[in-house]
Amino acid sequence: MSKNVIMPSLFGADISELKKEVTPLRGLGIDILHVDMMDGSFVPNIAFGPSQVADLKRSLPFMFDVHMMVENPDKFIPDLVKAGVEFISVHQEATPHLLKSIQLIKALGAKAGVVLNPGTPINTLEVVIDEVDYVLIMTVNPGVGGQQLYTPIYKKIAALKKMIGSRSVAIQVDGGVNVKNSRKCQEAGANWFVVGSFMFSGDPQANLQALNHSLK
Ligand SMILES: O=C(CO)[C@@H](O)[C@H](O)COP(=O)(O)O
Repeated sequence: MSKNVIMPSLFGADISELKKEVTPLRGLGIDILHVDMMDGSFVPNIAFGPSQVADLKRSLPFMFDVHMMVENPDKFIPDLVKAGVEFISVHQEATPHLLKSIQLIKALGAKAGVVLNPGTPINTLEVVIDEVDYVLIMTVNPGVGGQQLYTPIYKKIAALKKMIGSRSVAIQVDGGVNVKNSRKCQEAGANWFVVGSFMFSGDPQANLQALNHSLK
């Protein structure tokens, strides 16, 4: 899983223009869209419940990566898989039975990720690292788009890379990722890049091109 993958985050797009903003990216190497589920409790915002995800999945020709910023995510996981979602990540901080949730995602046939908030140390992953397909390192506090990436996070990404070693586990970053810091994230060890406000401010196609150039 060493290939660079850029995933536009729908939370950063203009929902009323979604199809128009997002569909052209399909021809430019974007295969996966990042979709945020927010419950207004674990995070301060509310976004994209399972039925909206299902509607979006029907109308947008991409794979979906759903980032579940919700407490007790298990009750929504079967609906997401039924909607055709290919990648699902749950927060270590919001998931009381983390191993069980990972096993549920995988048993239903999706790829499983664990998400860590910026303030959560990576040693909480030691027990489950052999079970996951990817780890999402939040580079901002979750729930709000348009924030600045927290630069001390590079060290944490590098430490995770070391922990992963030769395992086939991707490192995803999300929050404030843009053309100025994507290379630093990559040098630290990230290979999946979620991009919200940078991608959708101005011309998404030009922004994508700039991001691709910034990565090795
Ligand atoms: O998970 C989140 C926010 O918590 C996101 O996926 C945002 O959509 C990222 O947006 P930017 O930080 O890139 O604006």
